[in-house]
Amino acid sequence: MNSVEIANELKELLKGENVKIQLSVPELVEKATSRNEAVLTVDGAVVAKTGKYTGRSPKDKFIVEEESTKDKIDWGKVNQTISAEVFDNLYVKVVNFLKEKDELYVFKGFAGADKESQLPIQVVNEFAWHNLFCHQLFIRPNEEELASHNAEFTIIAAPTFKADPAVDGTNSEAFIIVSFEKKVILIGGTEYAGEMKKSIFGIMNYLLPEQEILSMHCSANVGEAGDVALFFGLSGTGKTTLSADANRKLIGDDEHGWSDNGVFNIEGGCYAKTINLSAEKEPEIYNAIRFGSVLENVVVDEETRVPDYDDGSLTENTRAAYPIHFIENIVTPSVAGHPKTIVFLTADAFGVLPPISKLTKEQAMYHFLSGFTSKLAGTERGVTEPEPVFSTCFGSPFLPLPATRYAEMLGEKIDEHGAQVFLVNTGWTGGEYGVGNRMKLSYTRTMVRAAIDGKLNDVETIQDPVFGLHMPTNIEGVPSEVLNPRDAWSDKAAYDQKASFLADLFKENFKKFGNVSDEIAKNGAPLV
Ligand SMILES: Nc1ncnc2c1ncn2[C@@H]1O[C@H](COP(=O)(O)OP(=O)(O)OP(=O)(O)O)[C@@H](O)[C@H]1O
Ligand SMILES: O=C([O-])CC(=O)C(=O)O
Ligand SMILES: [Mn+2]
Repeated sequence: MNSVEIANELKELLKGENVKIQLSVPELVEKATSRNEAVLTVDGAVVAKTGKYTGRSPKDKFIVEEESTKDKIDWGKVNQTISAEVFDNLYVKVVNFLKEKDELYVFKGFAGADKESQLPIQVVNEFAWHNLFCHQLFIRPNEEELASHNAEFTIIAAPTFKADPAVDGTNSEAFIIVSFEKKVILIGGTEYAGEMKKSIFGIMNYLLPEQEILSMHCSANVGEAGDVALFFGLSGTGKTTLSADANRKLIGDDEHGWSDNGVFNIEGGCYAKTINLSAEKEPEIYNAIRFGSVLENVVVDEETRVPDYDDGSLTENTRAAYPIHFIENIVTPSVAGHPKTIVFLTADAFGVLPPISKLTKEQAMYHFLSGFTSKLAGTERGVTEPEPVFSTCFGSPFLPLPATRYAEMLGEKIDEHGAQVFLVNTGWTGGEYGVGNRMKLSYTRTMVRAAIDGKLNDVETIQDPVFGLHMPTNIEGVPSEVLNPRDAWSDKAAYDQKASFLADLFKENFKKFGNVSDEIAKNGAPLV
């Protein structure tokens, strides 16, 4: 099928009497609950269970091999290829499947808060609660924008359609397939809502660099003085948590672009982890969970409908989705100037990286390309305890282009705007996972605030002998034995051994970037 035929099929589908376009939040809440897709919590949020798939499913993600994009995409385990034939067959099946549903829900909106590069998108949902999720997570149009809306990309999400890998050519019953030429993202077999938001991020990671705009897996906020901070990090490292700060305006919690105008949010909402959420530690997020918010796999008391955020029995990856204006302190629209401070977040389950260190230019590039963290349980299928991972640019699952493309752009922008980069370990301290503890959130917040406020610009640092990282010796409000990870371990020999083990992992991993500049490879790498 060619693009016109694909578009015509979609037009036919959207003409159906079963199609409900741009329902309001209350309408979608009513639909979701009356159709038994979800229940209400005592706070008025809806909570849905997603069954078998409670996290993203990277092995089921594909990009259609097409003439216009095939030489640009970094094919491999992340960007798995699939043929146009497989896509077309599944597309027809899914469209026919959806035609038979008594109701379908369509959301029209945008990706990208900067009008110059904004992408009009639409989502066709089988589930009302999925449509509510998209309504809250993507950028909502005003009346005028809606009237002239012309979607350039369409997500079709049919969670109860199960593929048969033997017949359909997928990896499993679930599939997330992008066709850049047909401008369709086809999702089936999984109910996890995060796939929808992250597949739009995936295409923006292709489309923005084509316009010389850097796309980033990071959160962002801005102070009263206009000082912008970015927080890069893989899933669960603290982007959402640390960017929600009563003293600073939130720009966004997960996906941003950086153009010559400054930074902008790609989304219109946030997607917070809720495991062990408390009003004391994370008040902004806790208070954002109310009527209009969507909870996934959070256990609620059957009668009282009080959520139990400590209950991880359905998954550790429990989530809350809410529109950005549910956070009190935000910038509207979600755009700001050029970053002054950039934080790389890592949740090191070995407990050997310093809780905060200042990076040289080469170290910044080295750590950006390395993208080290420990994957925490839940966000991806099959991960049940922390697992070291190198995810280039802190977001490799979402990057269709070679990592060096994004890294070069970041390097240029850091130079041009003179941003200072810090590496922050939000993971373990005093021993590895199982022995030590997760870094106290209040300490991390204090360290990050000190960095953003410029208090670490001229502070005394010592260089750690293994990774070569420059660690401040003193930060007000943080015990100094916490600042040097070796001091926090009672067994120094065990620390030394783990640190050199991790340094070796870094060096081994970096070999894959054979062609990056000697300077980065030499001056950014661990010392031993
Ligand atoms: N020291 C710490 N710093 C940051 N977060 C911490 C810390 N200790 C515990 N946490 C917890 O770690 C989790 C961080 O999750 P968060 O939602 O911020 O991840 P994220 O980086 O936004 O991930 P994703 O890209 O998957 O949305 C939260 O549940 C937070 O409470
Ligand atoms: O995509 C998800 O499911 C959640 C998320 O933000 C990430 O994993 O980076
Ligand atoms: Mn994310």
